[in-house]
Order: sequence, then C-alpha cells, then structure tokens
Amino acid sequence: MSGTVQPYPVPHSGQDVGEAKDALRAAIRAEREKRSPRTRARAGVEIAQVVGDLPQVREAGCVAAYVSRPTEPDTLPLLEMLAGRGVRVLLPVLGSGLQRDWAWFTSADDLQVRAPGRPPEPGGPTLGAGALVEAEAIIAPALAVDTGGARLGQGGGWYDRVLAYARPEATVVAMVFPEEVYDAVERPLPRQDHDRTVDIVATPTGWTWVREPEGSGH
Ligand SMILES: Nc1nc2c(c(=O)[nH]1)N(C=O)[C@@H](CNc1ccc(C(=O)N[C@@H](CCC(=O)O)C(=O)O)cc1)CN2
Ligand SMILES: Nc1ncnc2c1ncn2[C@@H]1O[C@H](COP(=O)(O)OP(=O)(O)OP(=O)(O)O)[C@@H](O)[C@H]1O
Repeated sequence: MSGTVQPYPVPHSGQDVGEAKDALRAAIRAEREKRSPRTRARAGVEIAQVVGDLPQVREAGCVAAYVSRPTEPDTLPLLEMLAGRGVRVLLPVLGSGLQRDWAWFTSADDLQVRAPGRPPEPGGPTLGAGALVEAEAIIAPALAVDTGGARLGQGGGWYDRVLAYARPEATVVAMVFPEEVYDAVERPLPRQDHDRTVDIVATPTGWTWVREPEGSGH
C-alpha cells in the first residue's frame, strides 16, 4: 500500500468554490509529494499501458497529451509508446505567459524546461491554440477527477480554456493516481460554470467512463 489518503477538506462557512478548490489542491499536492520517484515512474509505465489500450486512443492518428511535472504520473512512457506507433502527439507550449499553444512531440531529448516552474516543452515550431482540433483523443493532466466527470486541475484554467478548440467528438481522458478518483455522490469535486468535464479517467490500475458515451441511451 502506498499509504496515501484521499483528502477532502471540510468547507468552512463563507468559503467560495474557488477557495474550496485551492484547499483541495493544496491537500492533494501534499499527498503527491509523498510518492517516491520509483512509485511515480512505475505509475507512468502502468498508465501508458492503460491509456495506450483505450479504443479511442488505439484508433487515433493524432493525440494531444502533456509532459509531466515531477509529482504527476510520468507521461514519458505514454508519449514514446504513441510516437512508436506512428501517432502524431501534440504537447502544450506555454510561451511567456500561460498562453495556450501546441507543438509536436519529436523525441524525449527535445523536451526541456524552458522557464522555471513550467512543464518541459518541445522545441519545435508552435502551431497555435487551434491545433487541438487535430486531436481525436485528448489526455489531460489533473489533480483529481470525480465520477461525474468534474476535473480539478492545477488552477491556471489552461485546459478549461483550450478545450474550446477541441473537436466535439474528441474523447477527453484525465490521468490521475487511483486515490484521486472521487465519488461524485459522496465526495463531489467543487465545480464552477467554466469547468469542462472529462469523458474518461485513467489511473495506473485501469480506466472508467465518467460521462455517458454518446448514443449510450442514458
Ligand atoms: N505537466 C503538465 N503540463 C501542463 C499542465 C499541467 O497541469 N501539467 N497544465 C494544466 O493546466 C498547463 C500548464 N499549467 C500551468 C499552470 C500553472 C503554472 C505555474 O503557476 N507555474 C509557476 C510555478 C509553479 C511551481 O513552481 O510549481 C510559474 O510559472 O511561475 C504552470 C503551468 C499545460 N501543461
Ligand atoms: N473558459 C474560461 N474563460 C475565462 N476564464 C477561465 C476559463 N476557465 C477558467 N478560467 C479561470 O481560470 C482560473 C482557474 O480555473 P480553474 O480553477 O477551473 O483551473 P483548473 O481547471 O483547475 O486548471 P488547469 O485547467 O490549468 O489545469 C479561474 O480564475 C477561472 O476563472
């Protein structure tokens, strides 16, 4: 057992949804700090298998993904698996602010932290925010996801904004550690109007729909 817990800070009176999100982010980040580099590396290998086997990813010619930061599940095994299959992989580029842009994954060696605190980024030409329309599957980072599709991110609103460029039928897959999947009835994640829901949550141990697939009749 990893010994990690599922934080759910009790909201106090007068706290708004944004503050509740921040309290939860802080608690989940603290749990993430406790995982060893070995656990995180193993999670990366396992989650690559899980996500790589998703039918929506197997069928995709273009996938948008991201380069993990130190406490996130490692995404490099997934990036290399997809590239090895000949899938085109879009990666976030933040530019000087938190601008939303994309560039193609070419190789692990090309990924570099280009500003302190930022995720590693590819060095190739940027393609504009709208390049996301190419992706048939979108793998998004998250701190937590609930079983109703709510996603808690790092708090920049980057994905909430950039998902406006996704094609409507693209499948959005959030990747988290198993303890970060929340029951939408017992422990719903704080949610705001601008929050974009995700379709699938993937962890190193498996994946599940968190939103009814189109045409499921529900
Ligand atoms: N791996 C990864 N890539 C991602 C995201 C993510 O959550 N994880 N994002 C999800 O949306 C976007 C980037 N979001 C970001 C949001 C905030 C900061 C940020 O505040 N950075 C601070 C330093 C923070 C630190 O040191 O930890 C800074 O730039 O000053 C950076 C990226 C796109 N790429
Ligand atoms: N579509 C949007 N348009 C304008 N502002 C937005 C939009 N989405 C998010 N924001 C703003 O971005 C900030 C962070 O949003 P939120 O807390 O939902 O981030 P997050 O989804 O956790 O982060 P990220 O997507 O970067 O991982 C909030 O102040 C919010 O008002």
